[in-house]
Amino acid sequence: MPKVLISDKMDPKAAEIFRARGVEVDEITGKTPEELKAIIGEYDGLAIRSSTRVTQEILDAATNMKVIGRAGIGVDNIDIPAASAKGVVVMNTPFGNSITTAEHAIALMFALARQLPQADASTQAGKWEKSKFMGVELTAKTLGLIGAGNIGGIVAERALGLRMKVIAYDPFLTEERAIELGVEKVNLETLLARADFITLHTPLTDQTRNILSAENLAKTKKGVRIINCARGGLIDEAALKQGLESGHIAGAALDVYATEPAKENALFGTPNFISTPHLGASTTEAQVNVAIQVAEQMSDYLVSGGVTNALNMPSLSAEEAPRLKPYMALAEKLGSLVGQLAHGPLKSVAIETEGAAAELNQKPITGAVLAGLMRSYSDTVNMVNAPFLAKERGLDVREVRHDREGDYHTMIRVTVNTDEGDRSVAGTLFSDAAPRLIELFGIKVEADLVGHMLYVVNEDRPGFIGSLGSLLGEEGINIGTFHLGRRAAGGEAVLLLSIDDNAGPDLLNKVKALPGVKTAMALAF
Ligand SMILES: NC(=O)C1=CN([C@@H]2O[C@H](COP(=O)(O)OP(=O)(O)OC[C@H]3O[C@@H](n4cnc5c(N)ncnc54)[C@H](O)[C@@H]3O)[C@@H](O)[C@H]2O)C=CC1
Ligand SMILES: O=C(O)CCC(=O)C(=O)O
Repeated sequence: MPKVLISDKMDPKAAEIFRARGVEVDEITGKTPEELKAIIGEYDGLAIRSSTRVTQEILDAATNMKVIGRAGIGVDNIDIPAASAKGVVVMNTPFGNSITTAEHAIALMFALARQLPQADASTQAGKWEKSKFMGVELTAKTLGLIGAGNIGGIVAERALGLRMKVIAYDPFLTEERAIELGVEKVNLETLLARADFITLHTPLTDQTRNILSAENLAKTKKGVRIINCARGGLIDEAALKQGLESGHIAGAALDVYATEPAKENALFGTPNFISTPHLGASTTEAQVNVAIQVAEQMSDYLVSGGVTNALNMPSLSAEEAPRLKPYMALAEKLGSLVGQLAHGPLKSVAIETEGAAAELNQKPITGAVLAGLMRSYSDTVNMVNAPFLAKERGLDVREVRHDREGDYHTMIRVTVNTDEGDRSVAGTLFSDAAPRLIELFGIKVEADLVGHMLYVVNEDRPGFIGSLGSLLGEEGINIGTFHLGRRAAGGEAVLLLSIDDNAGPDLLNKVKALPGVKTAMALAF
Protein backbone atom coordinates (compact mmCIF):
# COMPACT_ATOMS: atom_id res chain seq x y z
CA MET A 1 0.00 0.00 0.00
CA PRO A 2 1.54 3.37 -0.95
CA LYS A 3 1.96 5.81 1.91
CA VAL A 4 1.48 9.59 1.79
CA LEU A 5 2.38 12.32 4.24
CA ILE A 6 0.22 15.45 4.46
CA SER A 7 2.63 17.97 5.95
CA ASP A 8 0.56 21.18 5.79
CA LYS A 9 -2.91 21.90 7.13
CA MET A 10 -5.36 20.55 4.58
CA ASP A 11 -9.10 19.95 4.42
CA PRO A 12 -9.95 16.49 5.90
CA LYS A 13 -11.37 15.50 2.51
CA ALA A 14 -7.79 14.89 1.31
CA ALA A 15 -7.11 12.15 3.88
CA GLU A 16 -10.57 10.67 3.30
CA ILE A 17 -9.92 10.35 -0.43
CA PHE A 18 -6.45 8.88 0.00
CA ARG A 19 -7.82 6.19 2.31
CA ALA A 20 -10.81 5.46 0.10
CA ARG A 21 -8.45 4.88 -2.81
CA GLY A 22 -6.16 2.48 -1.01
CA VAL A 23 -3.42 4.91 0.04
CA GLU A 24 -2.22 5.00 3.63
CA VAL A 25 -1.96 8.54 4.95
CA ASP A 26 -0.38 10.37 7.88
CA GLU A 27 -1.20 13.99 8.70
CA ILE A 28 1.77 15.51 10.50
CA THR A 29 1.94 19.27 10.19
CA GLY A 30 4.24 21.95 11.57
CA LYS A 31 7.47 19.94 11.39
CA THR A 32 10.82 21.70 11.10
CA PRO A 33 12.95 20.77 8.06
CA GLU A 34 15.14 18.57 10.29
CA GLU A 35 12.10 16.76 11.71
CA LEU A 36 10.66 16.32 8.23
CA LYS A 37 13.96 14.90 6.97
CA ALA A 38 13.88 12.31 9.72
CA ILE A 39 10.52 10.86 8.65
CA ILE A 40 10.22 11.59 4.93
CA GLY A 41 12.00 8.38 3.87
CA GLU A 42 8.90 6.35 4.82
CA TYR A 43 6.64 7.99 2.27
CA ASP A 44 5.82 7.48 -1.40
CA GLY A 45 3.98 10.78 -1.64
CA LEU A 46 4.01 14.21 0.01
CA ALA A 47 0.96 16.48 -0.04
CA ILE A 48 1.67 20.12 0.81
CA ARG A 49 0.35 23.68 0.69
CA SER A 50 2.71 26.64 0.94
CA SER A 51 4.35 26.10 4.34
CA THR A 52 6.45 23.01 3.63
CA ARG A 53 9.58 23.80 1.64
CA VAL A 54 10.66 20.85 -0.45
CA THR A 55 14.38 21.48 -0.83
CA GLN A 56 17.17 19.36 -2.31
CA GLU A 57 18.01 18.27 1.25
CA ILE A 58 14.47 17.07 1.94
CA LEU A 59 14.43 15.27 -1.41
CA ASP A 60 17.77 13.60 -0.64
CA ALA A 61 16.19 12.13 2.48
CA ALA A 62 13.00 11.15 0.61
CA THR A 63 14.31 7.80 -0.54
CA ASN A 64 10.92 6.34 -1.53
CA MET A 65 9.32 9.51 -2.84
CA LYS A 66 7.39 9.21 -6.09
CA VAL A 67 5.06 12.17 -6.12
CA ILE A 68 4.71 15.59 -4.52
CA GLY A 69 1.27 17.18 -4.69
CA ARG A 70 0.76 20.89 -4.11
CA ALA A 71 -2.81 21.60 -2.97
CA GLY A 72 -2.73 24.98 -4.65
CA ILE A 73 -1.09 26.77 -7.55
CA GLY A 74 2.32 28.25 -6.77
CA VAL A 75 5.13 25.70 -6.68
CA ASP A 76 7.98 28.03 -5.76
CA ASN A 77 8.30 26.16 -2.43
CA ILE A 78 9.35 23.01 -4.34
CA ASP A 79 12.77 22.52 -5.92
CA ILE A 80 11.33 21.14 -9.17
CA PRO A 81 14.67 20.56 -10.94
CA ALA A 82 15.86 18.54 -7.93
CA ALA A 83 12.59 16.56 -7.87
CA SER A 84 12.81 15.90 -11.61
CA ALA A 85 16.42 14.77 -11.34
CA LYS A 86 15.29 12.32 -8.68
CA GLY A 87 12.37 11.08 -10.79
CA VAL A 88 9.69 12.51 -8.52
CA VAL A 89 6.52 13.81 -10.18
CA VAL A 90 5.43 17.27 -9.03
CA MET A 91 1.73 18.09 -9.40
CA ASN A 92 -0.35 21.12 -8.53
CA THR A 93 -4.06 21.95 -8.66
CA PRO A 94 -4.08 24.86 -11.09
CA PHE A 95 -7.73 25.96 -10.86
CA GLY A 96 -9.13 24.93 -7.46
CA ASN A 97 -8.37 28.20 -5.65
CA SER A 98 -8.23 30.72 -8.49
CA ILE A 99 -11.71 32.24 -8.00
CA THR A 100 -11.08 32.57 -4.27
CA THR A 101 -7.72 34.27 -4.82
CA ALA A 102 -9.14 36.61 -7.45
CA GLU A 103 -11.92 37.54 -5.01
CA HIS A 104 -9.30 38.28 -2.34
CA ALA A 105 -7.52 40.66 -4.73
CA ILE A 106 -10.83 42.42 -5.44
CA ALA A 107 -11.58 42.54 -1.71
CA LEU A 108 -8.19 44.15 -1.06
CA MET A 109 -8.84 46.64 -3.88
CA PHE A 110 -12.08 47.72 -2.17
CA ALA A 111 -10.32 47.76 1.20
CA LEU A 112 -7.65 50.10 -0.21
CA ALA A 113 -10.13 52.35 -2.01
CA ARG A 114 -12.16 52.91 1.18
CA GLN A 115 -9.51 52.24 3.88
CA LEU A 116 -11.83 49.68 5.39
CA PRO A 117 -9.46 48.04 7.93
CA GLN A 118 -8.30 51.46 9.20
CA ALA A 119 -11.86 52.77 9.41
CA ASP A 120 -12.95 49.62 11.23
CA ALA A 121 -10.14 49.88 13.79
CA SER A 122 -10.82 53.59 14.38
CA THR A 123 -14.58 53.16 14.76
CA GLN A 124 -14.25 50.24 17.16
CA ALA A 125 -11.75 52.32 19.15
CA GLY A 126 -14.55 54.80 19.82
CA LYS A 127 -13.34 57.49 17.41
CA TRP A 128 -15.82 58.74 14.83
CA GLU A 129 -13.35 59.92 12.16
CA LYS A 130 -15.81 60.48 9.32
CA SER A 131 -13.73 63.07 7.49
CA LYS A 132 -10.46 61.15 7.85
CA PHE A 133 -11.56 58.21 5.72
CA MET A 134 -12.34 59.84 2.42
CA GLY A 135 -12.14 57.15 -0.27
CA VAL A 136 -12.03 56.86 -4.05
CA GLU A 137 -14.48 55.20 -6.45
CA LEU A 138 -13.42 52.20 -8.49
CA THR A 139 -15.76 53.02 -11.36
CA ALA A 140 -13.87 54.39 -14.39
CA LYS A 141 -10.51 53.83 -12.73
CA THR A 142 -7.77 51.96 -14.61
CA LEU A 143 -6.73 48.60 -13.18
CA GLY A 144 -3.32 47.35 -14.33
CA LEU A 145 -2.92 43.57 -14.23
CA ILE A 146 0.60 42.22 -14.15
CA GLY A 147 -0.05 38.64 -15.23
CA ALA A 148 -3.30 37.76 -16.97
CA GLY A 149 -3.51 33.99 -16.58
CA ASN A 150 -6.22 32.15 -14.63
CA ILE A 151 -6.41 34.45 -11.62
CA GLY A 152 -5.60 37.64 -13.53
CA GLY A 153 -8.34 36.72 -16.03
CA ILE A 154 -10.93 36.29 -13.25
CA VAL A 155 -9.86 39.57 -11.64
CA ALA A 156 -10.29 41.26 -15.04
CA GLU A 157 -13.83 39.90 -15.44
CA ARG A 158 -14.81 41.10 -11.95
CA ALA A 159 -13.17 44.51 -12.43
CA LEU A 160 -14.94 45.02 -15.75
CA GLY A 161 -18.18 44.28 -13.91
CA LEU A 162 -17.26 47.13 -11.56
CA ARG A 163 -16.97 49.36 -14.64
CA MET A 164 -13.21 49.69 -14.39
CA LYS A 165 -10.93 49.97 -17.42
CA VAL A 166 -8.53 47.00 -17.39
CA ILE A 167 -5.06 47.02 -18.95
CA ALA A 168 -2.73 44.03 -18.76
CA TYR A 169 0.97 43.36 -19.04
CA ASP A 170 1.68 39.71 -19.75
CA PRO A 171 4.22 38.74 -22.42
CA PHE A 172 2.35 35.47 -23.02
CA LEU A 173 -1.10 37.04 -23.40
CA THR A 174 -2.27 36.76 -27.01
CA GLU A 175 -4.24 39.57 -28.67
CA GLU A 176 -7.16 37.13 -29.10
CA ARG A 177 -7.24 36.28 -25.40
CA ALA A 178 -6.94 39.98 -24.49
CA ILE A 179 -9.97 40.73 -26.68
CA GLU A 180 -11.85 37.77 -25.20
CA LEU A 181 -11.12 39.09 -21.68
CA GLY A 182 -11.98 42.66 -22.65
CA VAL A 183 -8.60 44.00 -21.54
CA GLU A 184 -6.07 46.20 -23.32
CA LYS A 185 -2.69 44.52 -23.72
CA VAL A 186 0.09 46.99 -22.88
CA ASN A 187 3.79 46.94 -22.08
CA LEU A 188 5.02 47.31 -18.51
CA GLU A 189 6.03 50.98 -18.89
CA THR A 190 2.54 51.89 -20.10
CA LEU A 191 0.90 49.93 -17.32
CA LEU A 192 3.02 51.65 -14.68
CA ALA A 193 2.28 55.08 -16.13
CA ARG A 194 -1.49 54.60 -16.55
CA ALA A 195 -2.80 52.36 -13.76
CA ASP A 196 -4.70 53.78 -10.78
CA PHE A 197 -4.61 50.31 -9.21
CA ILE A 198 -2.01 47.63 -9.94
CA THR A 199 -2.58 43.98 -9.07
CA LEU A 200 0.00 41.22 -9.50
CA HIS A 201 -0.89 37.72 -10.70
CA THR A 202 2.30 36.08 -11.95
CA PRO A 203 4.30 33.19 -10.56
CA LEU A 204 7.59 34.05 -8.87
CA THR A 205 10.28 33.31 -11.45
CA ASP A 206 13.66 34.79 -12.33
CA GLN A 207 11.81 37.04 -14.82
CA THR A 208 9.16 38.26 -12.39
CA ARG A 209 11.27 38.57 -9.24
CA ASN A 210 11.29 42.23 -8.19
CA ILE A 211 9.12 43.20 -11.16
CA LEU A 212 7.94 46.14 -9.03
CA SER A 213 11.48 47.25 -8.23
CA ALA A 214 12.32 50.68 -6.77
CA GLU A 215 12.90 51.88 -10.34
CA ASN A 216 9.54 50.59 -11.59
CA LEU A 217 7.66 51.83 -8.53
CA ALA A 218 9.05 55.29 -9.27
CA LYS A 219 7.47 55.08 -12.74
CA THR A 220 3.96 54.50 -11.37
CA LYS A 221 1.26 57.17 -11.46
CA LYS A 222 1.16 59.35 -8.33
CA GLY A 223 -1.59 58.06 -6.06
CA VAL A 224 -1.39 54.47 -7.33
CA ARG A 225 -2.72 51.67 -5.12
CA ILE A 226 -0.97 48.30 -5.28
CA ILE A 227 -2.28 44.82 -4.49
CA ASN A 228 -0.21 41.65 -4.33
CA CYS A 229 -1.96 38.31 -3.85
CA ALA A 230 0.58 36.39 -5.92
CA ARG A 231 4.00 36.02 -4.33
CA GLY A 232 6.30 37.98 -2.07
CA GLY A 233 9.46 38.71 -4.01
CA LEU A 234 7.54 40.36 -6.86
CA ILE A 235 7.75 43.73 -5.07
CA ASP A 236 10.72 45.50 -3.49
CA GLU A 237 9.22 45.84 -0.01
CA ALA A 238 11.66 48.57 1.15
CA ALA A 239 10.90 50.70 -1.92
CA LEU A 240 7.16 50.13 -1.39
CA LYS A 241 7.47 51.41 2.17
CA GLN A 242 9.32 54.50 0.96
CA GLY A 243 6.66 55.13 -1.71
CA LEU A 244 3.89 54.86 0.89
CA GLU A 245 5.70 57.17 3.30
CA SER A 246 6.39 59.78 0.63
CA GLY A 247 2.73 59.65 -0.45
CA HIS A 248 3.61 58.75 -4.06
CA ILE A 249 1.85 55.44 -3.46
CA ALA A 250 -1.62 56.04 -1.97
CA GLY A 251 -2.01 52.52 -0.61
CA ALA A 252 -0.74 48.97 -0.76
CA ALA A 253 -2.34 45.68 0.23
CA LEU A 254 -0.18 42.59 0.51
CA ASP A 255 -1.24 39.02 1.09
CA VAL A 256 2.22 37.65 0.40
CA TYR A 257 5.71 38.63 1.60
CA ALA A 258 9.34 38.12 0.70
CA THR A 259 9.73 36.14 3.92
CA GLU A 260 6.86 34.05 5.27
CA PRO A 261 5.46 33.63 7.79
CA ALA A 262 5.83 37.41 8.06
CA LYS A 263 5.61 37.77 11.81
CA GLU A 264 7.70 40.92 11.49
CA ASN A 265 7.95 43.10 8.43
CA ALA A 266 9.21 46.66 7.95
CA LEU A 267 5.96 47.50 6.17
CA PHE A 268 3.82 46.84 9.24
CA GLY A 269 2.52 50.11 10.64
CA THR A 270 3.24 52.08 7.44
CA PRO A 271 0.42 54.49 6.56
CA ASN A 272 -2.18 53.14 4.13
CA PHE A 273 -0.75 49.66 4.28
CA ILE A 274 -3.11 46.68 4.55
CA SER A 275 -1.92 43.21 5.32
CA THR A 276 -3.35 39.68 5.28
CA PRO A 277 -1.42 36.50 6.18
CA HIS A 278 -1.34 34.67 2.80
CA LEU A 279 -5.11 34.22 2.85
CA GLY A 280 -5.62 34.34 -0.91
CA ALA A 281 -6.69 30.70 -1.12
CA SER A 282 -8.33 30.53 2.29
CA THR A 283 -12.00 29.87 1.68
CA THR A 284 -13.86 26.71 2.55
CA GLU A 285 -14.72 26.18 -1.09
CA ALA A 286 -11.16 26.56 -2.39
CA GLN A 287 -9.66 24.38 0.33
CA VAL A 288 -12.15 21.59 -0.32
CA ASN A 289 -11.46 21.88 -4.07
CA VAL A 290 -7.69 21.68 -3.80
CA ALA A 291 -7.75 18.95 -1.12
CA ILE A 292 -9.99 16.72 -3.24
CA GLN A 293 -8.03 17.42 -6.38
CA VAL A 294 -4.58 16.82 -4.92
CA ALA A 295 -5.64 13.59 -3.21
CA GLU A 296 -7.31 12.28 -6.37
CA GLN A 297 -4.34 13.15 -8.57
CA MET A 298 -1.75 11.69 -6.20
CA SER A 299 -3.78 8.50 -5.62
CA ASP A 300 -4.24 8.05 -9.38
CA TYR A 301 -0.50 8.23 -9.84
CA LEU A 302 0.42 5.98 -6.93
CA VAL A 303 -2.27 3.39 -7.59
CA SER A 304 -2.65 3.30 -11.37
CA GLY A 305 0.06 5.49 -12.90
CA GLY A 306 -2.34 8.22 -14.09
CA VAL A 307 -0.70 11.64 -14.32
CA THR A 308 -2.68 14.92 -14.14
CA ASN A 309 -1.38 18.48 -13.76
CA ALA A 310 2.24 17.40 -13.44
CA LEU A 311 4.79 20.15 -13.92
CA ASN A 312 7.61 17.81 -14.89
CA MET A 313 5.88 15.08 -16.86
CA PRO A 314 3.26 14.80 -19.63
CA SER A 315 -0.31 14.03 -18.54
CA LEU A 316 -1.65 10.51 -18.64
CA SER A 317 -5.25 9.94 -17.62
CA ALA A 318 -6.18 7.18 -15.15
CA GLU A 319 -8.26 5.60 -17.99
CA GLU A 320 -5.34 5.80 -20.42
CA ALA A 321 -2.78 4.46 -17.97
CA PRO A 322 -3.89 0.77 -17.96
CA ARG A 323 -4.12 0.77 -21.78
CA LEU A 324 -0.67 2.26 -22.12
CA LYS A 325 0.93 0.06 -19.48
CA PRO A 326 1.89 -2.89 -21.76
CA TYR A 327 3.17 -0.48 -24.42
CA MET A 328 5.27 1.30 -21.83
CA ALA A 329 6.63 -2.06 -20.65
CA LEU A 330 7.54 -2.95 -24.25
CA ALA A 331 9.04 0.51 -24.83
CA GLU A 332 11.14 0.27 -21.67
CA LYS A 333 12.42 -3.20 -22.58
CA LEU A 334 13.38 -2.07 -26.09
CA GLY A 335 15.12 1.01 -24.70
CA SER A 336 16.90 -1.14 -22.16
CA LEU A 337 17.98 -3.70 -24.80
CA VAL A 338 19.41 -1.14 -27.18
CA GLY A 339 20.98 0.76 -24.26
CA GLN A 340 22.78 -2.39 -23.11
CA LEU A 341 23.93 -3.35 -26.59
CA ALA A 342 24.91 0.00 -28.12
CA HIS A 343 28.52 1.04 -27.66
CA GLY A 344 29.85 4.57 -27.36
CA PRO A 345 28.05 7.76 -26.41
CA LEU A 346 24.47 8.00 -27.62
CA LYS A 347 23.87 10.88 -30.01
CA SER A 348 20.25 10.46 -30.97
CA VAL A 349 17.30 8.19 -30.48
CA ALA A 350 14.33 7.77 -32.80
CA ILE A 351 11.15 6.14 -31.49
CA GLU A 352 8.86 4.93 -34.26
CA THR A 353 5.37 3.59 -33.64
CA GLU A 354 3.09 1.75 -36.03
CA GLY A 355 -0.43 0.27 -35.81
CA ALA A 356 -2.16 0.44 -32.42
CA ALA A 357 0.92 1.98 -30.75
CA ALA A 358 0.80 4.92 -33.16
CA GLU A 359 -2.72 5.79 -31.98
CA LEU A 360 -1.67 6.23 -28.36
CA ASN A 361 -0.28 9.17 -26.40
CA GLN A 362 3.39 9.06 -27.52
CA LYS A 363 4.95 10.95 -24.60
CA PRO A 364 4.69 8.11 -22.06
CA ILE A 365 6.06 5.68 -24.67
CA THR A 366 9.00 8.01 -25.27
CA GLY A 367 9.52 8.45 -21.51
CA ALA A 368 9.59 4.67 -21.07
CA VAL A 369 12.07 4.15 -23.95
CA LEU A 370 14.36 6.81 -22.49
CA ALA A 371 14.08 5.35 -18.99
CA GLY A 372 15.07 1.91 -20.33
CA LEU A 373 17.81 3.36 -22.49
CA MET A 374 19.43 5.30 -19.70
CA ARG A 375 19.15 2.62 -17.06
CA SER A 376 22.70 1.58 -17.94
CA TYR A 377 23.88 5.09 -16.94
CA SER A 378 21.80 5.60 -13.83
CA ASP A 379 19.90 3.23 -11.58
CA THR A 380 17.62 6.00 -10.35
CA VAL A 381 16.29 6.83 -13.79
CA ASN A 382 12.54 6.60 -14.40
CA MET A 383 9.97 8.05 -16.78
CA VAL A 384 9.99 11.38 -14.97
CA ASN A 385 13.68 12.15 -14.97
CA ALA A 386 14.63 10.28 -18.18
CA PRO A 387 13.67 13.14 -20.56
CA PHE A 388 15.64 15.58 -18.35
CA LEU A 389 18.67 13.30 -18.25
CA ALA A 390 18.45 12.86 -22.04
CA LYS A 391 18.37 16.64 -22.50
CA GLU A 392 21.25 17.10 -20.06
CA ARG A 393 23.30 14.65 -22.13
CA GLY A 394 22.44 16.43 -25.37
CA LEU A 395 20.60 13.37 -26.69
CA ASP A 396 18.47 14.26 -29.70
CA VAL A 397 15.08 12.53 -29.26
CA ARG A 398 12.71 12.09 -32.21
CA GLU A 399 9.22 10.56 -32.27
CA VAL A 400 7.87 9.19 -35.57
CA ARG A 401 4.30 7.95 -35.81
CA HIS A 402 3.68 5.80 -38.93
CA ASP A 403 0.26 5.76 -40.48
CA ARG A 404 0.72 2.44 -42.32
CA GLU A 405 -0.21 -1.23 -42.03
CA GLY A 406 2.79 -3.33 -40.99
CA ASP A 407 3.27 -7.08 -40.42
CA TYR A 408 2.20 -6.68 -36.80
CA HIS A 409 -0.94 -5.09 -35.36
CA THR A 410 1.33 -2.90 -33.26
CA MET A 411 5.02 -2.14 -33.35
CA ILE A 412 7.56 0.07 -31.61
CA ARG A 413 11.02 0.52 -33.10
CA VAL A 414 13.90 2.21 -31.26
CA THR A 415 16.93 3.34 -33.23
CA VAL A 416 19.93 4.87 -31.53
CA ASN A 417 22.82 6.57 -33.20
CA THR A 418 26.33 6.23 -31.74
CA ASP A 419 29.86 6.44 -33.17
CA GLU A 420 29.15 2.96 -34.58
CA GLY A 421 26.19 4.26 -36.62
CA ASP A 422 22.51 3.38 -36.29
CA ARG A 423 21.41 0.41 -34.13
CA SER A 424 17.77 -0.55 -34.19
CA VAL A 425 15.48 -2.91 -32.27
CA ALA A 426 11.75 -3.47 -32.70
CA GLY A 427 9.05 -5.18 -30.68
CA THR A 428 5.37 -5.92 -30.53
CA LEU A 429 2.72 -7.00 -28.07
CA PHE A 430 1.27 -10.46 -28.40
CA SER A 431 -2.40 -11.07 -27.67
CA ASP A 432 -1.75 -11.54 -23.97
CA ALA A 433 -0.19 -8.04 -23.99
CA ALA A 434 3.23 -9.63 -23.51
CA PRO A 435 6.13 -7.56 -24.86
CA ARG A 436 8.05 -9.49 -27.52
CA LEU A 437 11.20 -8.56 -29.41
CA ILE A 438 10.78 -9.04 -33.18
CA GLU A 439 13.90 -7.53 -34.66
CA LEU A 440 17.41 -6.98 -33.42
CA PHE A 441 19.91 -4.96 -35.43
CA GLY A 442 18.19 -5.86 -38.72
CA ILE A 443 17.84 -9.59 -37.86
CA LYS A 444 14.39 -11.05 -37.32
CA VAL A 445 14.31 -12.81 -33.96
CA GLU A 446 11.34 -13.41 -31.71
CA ALA A 447 12.15 -13.31 -28.03
CA ASP A 448 10.79 -12.44 -24.61
CA LEU A 449 13.04 -9.99 -22.83
CA VAL A 450 12.97 -11.26 -19.26
CA GLY A 451 15.32 -11.72 -16.34
CA HIS A 452 18.92 -12.69 -17.09
CA MET A 453 19.78 -13.23 -20.73
CA LEU A 454 22.79 -14.20 -22.75
CA TYR A 455 23.27 -12.47 -26.09
CA VAL A 456 25.58 -14.12 -28.60
CA VAL A 457 26.45 -13.12 -32.15
CA ASN A 458 28.16 -15.85 -34.14
CA GLU A 459 28.78 -17.15 -37.62
CA ASP A 460 25.89 -19.38 -38.62
CA ARG A 461 27.58 -22.78 -38.85
CA PRO A 462 26.50 -26.37 -38.10
CA GLY A 463 27.18 -27.64 -34.61
CA PHE A 464 27.42 -24.25 -32.92
CA ILE A 465 24.20 -24.52 -30.97
CA GLY A 466 25.29 -27.94 -29.70
CA SER A 467 28.66 -26.66 -28.50
CA LEU A 468 27.09 -23.65 -26.77
CA GLY A 469 24.49 -25.94 -25.13
CA SER A 470 27.24 -28.29 -23.90
CA LEU A 471 29.29 -25.42 -22.51
CA LEU A 472 26.33 -24.02 -20.57
CA GLY A 473 25.52 -27.52 -19.31
CA GLU A 474 29.10 -28.02 -18.11
CA GLU A 475 28.94 -24.66 -16.34
CA GLY A 476 25.68 -25.64 -14.63
CA ILE A 477 23.70 -22.91 -16.40
CA ASN A 478 20.05 -23.72 -16.88
CA ILE A 479 18.50 -22.40 -20.12
CA GLY A 480 14.94 -21.06 -19.82
CA THR A 481 14.20 -20.00 -23.38
CA PHE A 482 16.23 -20.07 -26.56
CA HIS A 483 15.71 -17.70 -29.50
CA LEU A 484 17.63 -17.76 -32.73
CA GLY A 485 17.70 -15.42 -35.72
CA ARG A 486 20.04 -15.04 -38.67
CA ARG A 487 20.65 -12.54 -41.41
CA ALA A 488 21.02 -15.29 -44.08
CA ALA A 489 21.96 -18.99 -44.06
CA GLY A 490 25.68 -19.17 -43.28
CA GLY A 491 25.75 -15.43 -42.38
CA GLU A 492 25.63 -13.67 -39.04
CA ALA A 493 23.35 -15.26 -36.45
CA VAL A 494 21.99 -13.95 -33.16
CA LEU A 495 21.13 -16.04 -30.12
CA LEU A 496 19.17 -14.79 -27.14
CA LEU A 497 18.92 -17.20 -24.24
CA SER A 498 17.16 -16.61 -20.99
CA ILE A 499 19.19 -18.19 -18.21
CA ASP A 500 18.51 -18.67 -14.52
CA ASP A 501 21.55 -16.73 -13.30
CA ASN A 502 23.56 -13.78 -14.45
CA ALA A 503 26.28 -14.71 -16.95
CA GLY A 504 29.52 -13.69 -15.21
CA PRO A 505 32.78 -12.64 -16.93
CA ASP A 506 34.26 -16.19 -16.79
CA LEU A 507 31.31 -17.70 -18.60
CA LEU A 508 31.29 -14.88 -21.16
CA ASN A 509 34.99 -15.46 -21.89
CA LYS A 510 34.34 -19.17 -22.41
CA VAL A 511 31.43 -18.40 -24.77
CA LYS A 512 33.60 -15.91 -26.67
CA ALA A 513 36.26 -18.60 -27.05
CA LEU A 514 33.86 -20.93 -28.92
CA PRO A 515 34.64 -21.10 -32.65
CA GLY A 516 32.69 -18.55 -34.75
CA VAL A 517 31.58 -16.36 -31.81
CA LYS A 518 31.87 -12.62 -32.51
CA THR A 519 30.26 -11.20 -29.37
CA ALA A 520 28.83 -12.50 -26.11
CA MET A 521 27.16 -10.26 -23.55
CA ALA A 522 25.05 -10.62 -20.43
CA LEU A 523 21.76 -8.72 -20.48
CA ALA A 524 19.31 -8.07 -17.66
CA PHE A 525 15.66 -6.99 -17.79
N1 LIG B 1 -2.17 34.32 -2.34
C1 LIG B 1 -2.50 33.09 -2.55
O1 LIG B 1 -2.94 32.40 -1.64
C2 LIG B 1 -2.38 32.50 -3.90
C3 LIG B 1 -1.41 32.93 -4.76
N2 LIG B 1 -1.30 32.38 -6.00
C4 LIG B 1 -0.25 32.89 -6.89
O2 LIG B 1 -0.85 33.43 -8.05
C5 LIG B 1 -0.02 33.13 -9.14
C6 LIG B 1 -0.81 33.18 -10.43
O3 LIG B 1 -1.72 32.10 -10.49
P1 LIG B 1 -2.51 31.77 -11.84
O4 LIG B 1 -3.14 32.97 -12.38
O5 LIG B 1 -3.36 30.60 -11.55
O6 LIG B 1 -1.31 31.32 -12.76
P2 LIG B 1 -1.29 31.27 -14.34
O7 LIG B 1 -0.13 30.47 -14.71
O8 LIG B 1 -2.63 30.93 -14.88
O9 LIG B 1 -1.01 32.79 -14.73
C7 LIG B 1 0.22 33.41 -14.54
C8 LIG B 1 0.37 34.44 -15.63
O10 LIG B 1 1.59 35.14 -15.42
C9 LIG B 1 2.12 35.42 -16.68
N3 LIG B 1 3.53 35.75 -16.61
C10 LIG B 1 4.58 34.90 -16.54
N4 LIG B 1 5.73 35.60 -16.56
C11 LIG B 1 5.39 36.90 -16.63
C12 LIG B 1 6.14 38.11 -16.66
N5 LIG B 1 7.48 38.09 -16.65
N6 LIG B 1 5.48 39.27 -16.72
C13 LIG B 1 4.12 39.31 -16.74
N7 LIG B 1 3.35 38.20 -16.73
C14 LIG B 1 3.98 37.01 -16.66
C15 LIG B 1 1.87 34.15 -17.47
O11 LIG B 1 1.94 34.39 -18.86
C16 LIG B 1 0.48 33.79 -17.02
O12 LIG B 1 -0.50 34.29 -17.89
C17 LIG B 1 0.53 31.74 -8.80
O13 LIG B 1 1.76 31.50 -9.46
C18 LIG B 1 0.70 31.80 -7.32
O14 LIG B 1 2.02 32.16 -7.02
C19 LIG B 1 -2.17 31.43 -6.43
C20 LIG B 1 -3.17 30.98 -5.63
C21 LIG B 1 -3.32 31.45 -4.27
O1 LIG C 1 -2.32 27.03 0.31
C1 LIG C 1 -2.37 28.23 0.53
O2 LIG C 1 -2.96 28.74 1.48
C2 LIG C 1 -1.67 29.17 -0.42
C3 LIG C 1 -2.12 29.01 -1.81
C4 LIG C 1 -1.15 29.54 -2.76
O3 LIG C 1 -0.37 30.40 -2.49
C5 LIG C 1 -1.14 28.96 -4.10
O4 LIG C 1 -2.01 28.14 -4.41
O5 LIG C 1 -0.24 29.32 -4.88
